[in-house]
Amino acid sequence: MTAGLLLQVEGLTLRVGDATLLKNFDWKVHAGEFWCVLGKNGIGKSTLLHAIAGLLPPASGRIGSPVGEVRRTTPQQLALWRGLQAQQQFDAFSCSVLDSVMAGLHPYRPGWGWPDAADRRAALHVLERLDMASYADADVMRLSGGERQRVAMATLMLQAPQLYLLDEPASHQDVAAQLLVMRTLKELADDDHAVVATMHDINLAARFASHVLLIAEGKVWQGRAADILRPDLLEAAYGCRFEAVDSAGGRWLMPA
Ligand SMILES: Nc1ncnc2c1ncn2[C@@H]1O[C@H](COP(=O)(O)OP(=O)(O)OP(=O)(O)O)[C@@H](O)[C@H]1O
Repeated sequence: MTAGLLLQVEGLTLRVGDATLLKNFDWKVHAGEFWCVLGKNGIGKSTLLHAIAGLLPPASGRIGSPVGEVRRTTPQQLALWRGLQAQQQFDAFSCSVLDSVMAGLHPYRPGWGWPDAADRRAALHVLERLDMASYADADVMRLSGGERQRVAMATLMLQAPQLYLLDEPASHQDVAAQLLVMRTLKELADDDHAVVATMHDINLAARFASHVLLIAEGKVWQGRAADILRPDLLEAAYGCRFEAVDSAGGRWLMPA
């Protein structure tokens, strides 16, 4: 793969049960890009993220990373290349927020061992970036949905993969926290990583994403955000009318 290319998808077809979700799909993601993946419920956004992460074998096609084809890559190589923040977090037992975040360091540790002061500092630093440092000693099982989601993002940031995959990272966030999450994701992309996030908020995508992948039934549009976030394409993907409203703060895309 050429320098800066962090993901190369070729001829990808995904099937779950009897349904074919993507057919013969090609896609390239480079360092520095922030992709938002949009499309209606059940169209296959999470399934695509899981396939790229190596958790779902494709029906056909190839998913390439800088360390080789995903299905031939070891779990540790995969963990250094990509990290996935799932749509929901499940906690089976009590654990402090700080310990939960330090799980992100696992790919860098040869075996089991106790975290040291530098690990704790690094974990606190990512929590600070997401305005969650004051929760470091809290029990993950007692967090609100939005707080737990930001702890999951902090864990992913400590893992520091080249390619960040996030399934609806702003879904449980209040409006101010949405901006914090999106700004932080943009900073990660600007810092030479690549970010791929599924979203339902088209206007957050318009404001922060450099690129958009818009998935519709039997069709996919991809490219620079401003080229894809057009009322006609959104109407084709979501099946409802859209109006573009220009304001001093930029262009808003409103379902009409
Ligand atoms: N294990 C499975 N077996 C059968 N069907 C599945 C399985 N997992 C997912 N599906 C179906 O695949 C389709 C795509 O699901 P996916 O979760 O990828 O959609 P999505 O675009 O992320 O949706 P949402 O916006 O609602 O999160 C859905 O119709 C879902 O019901």
